[in-house]
Amino acid sequence: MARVVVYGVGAIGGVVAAALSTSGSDVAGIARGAQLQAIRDGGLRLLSPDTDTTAHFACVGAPSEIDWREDDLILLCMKSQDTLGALEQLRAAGVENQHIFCLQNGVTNERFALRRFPNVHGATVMLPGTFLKPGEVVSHSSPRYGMLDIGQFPRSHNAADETLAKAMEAANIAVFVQEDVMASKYGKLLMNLGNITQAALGSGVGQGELPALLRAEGEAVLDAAGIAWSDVGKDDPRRKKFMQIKDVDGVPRAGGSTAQSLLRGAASLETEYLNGEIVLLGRLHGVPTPVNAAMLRVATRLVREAAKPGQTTLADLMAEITPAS
Ligand SMILES: NC(=O)C1=CN([C@@H]2O[C@H](COP(=O)(O)OP(=O)(O)OC[C@H]3O[C@@H](n4cnc5c(N)ncnc54)[C@H](OP(=O)(O)O)[C@@H]3O)[C@@H](O)[C@H]2O)C=CC1
Ligand SMILES: CC(C)(CO)C(=O)C(=O)O
Repeated sequence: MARVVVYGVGAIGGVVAAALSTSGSDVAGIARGAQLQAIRDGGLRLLSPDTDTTAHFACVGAPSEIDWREDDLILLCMKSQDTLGALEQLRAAGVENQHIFCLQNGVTNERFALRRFPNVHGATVMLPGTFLKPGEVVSHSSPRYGMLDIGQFPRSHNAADETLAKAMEAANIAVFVQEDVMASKYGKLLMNLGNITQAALGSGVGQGELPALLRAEGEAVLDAAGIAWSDVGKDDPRRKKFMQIKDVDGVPRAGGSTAQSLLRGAASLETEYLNGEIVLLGRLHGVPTPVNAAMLRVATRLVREAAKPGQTTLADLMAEITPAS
């Protein structure tokens, strides 16, 4: 069985690494900071509505510390703004033909990777992961930890997808190998346009007409660009079977991945690759995107002011929207 190298052991990478490791896969993690230290000291605790387990797997601080094998499967699990740096480190460490899977939101990571490596796969991540405390990750999903659509980039699928799917299935993560994984990832992108508004306003706070405005711009640019997308949202029947959101004792869901970045005081947000993708496509195809452009400015401000979720009001967000995009 191929080794799985999880690059970026945060919410998603952490749940995946711990689940794979406890189900018997050979796993190596690449982490940094307090998370690396905590995993080395005591393993990684994985909590879910149904489980509480601690996984012990090899974890290093950089790709150069790994003795690479030809059949390693590499999972990119960092935020999109960290992908380029990570790819450079992989290249410097001698990675060449290994299969690289982008378990990331947004649609840019695959292109970044394919510029440098020949075997790239997309993965749509439907997994409510939380990472707020070094040494501990949480999935609020039951009965599976989450679901993935995977496939080769730009399309098709091959034996590497099947190998990863088998390992993930054994690790209680549902996997669907797709012919056109990017259609699923564009559908997920439309959902992620609300990451920044939730991060600003706080989880569970009313967002008025903002979600509909953001999504309408998103759908309009995808339409103008001729990009196909499939709906992986709340009505996706797979969610009911595999991914019901439930409570985890003592760990409230802290909001989505962008909100968690703010809570952890991160120096950057992924917004440029989410709402920013829509703004870019709008500019390329002549579709105004003033609402998504406004949320990009909001993201910059939240980082500059080290704001926490809930410190911004809906009126603040609406005031940011100007007719020009
Ligand atoms: N969390 C969720 O529920 C979901 C997230 N996603 C997507 O999954 C992807 C990962 O998100 P998420 O897991 O939340 O992100 P996190 O920020 O929780 O985890 C990413 C981890 O990667 C680390 N990292 C980044 N660059 C490097 C590097 N060069 N070397 C070592 N470690 C590195 C980060 O360290 P540091 O903290 O120091 O930056 C962090 O620990 C994103 O694209 C996100 O949008 C998709 C669906 C749901
Ligand atoms: C859809 C959502 C918000 C689910 O967690 C997500 O993809 C994220 O957190 O980035």
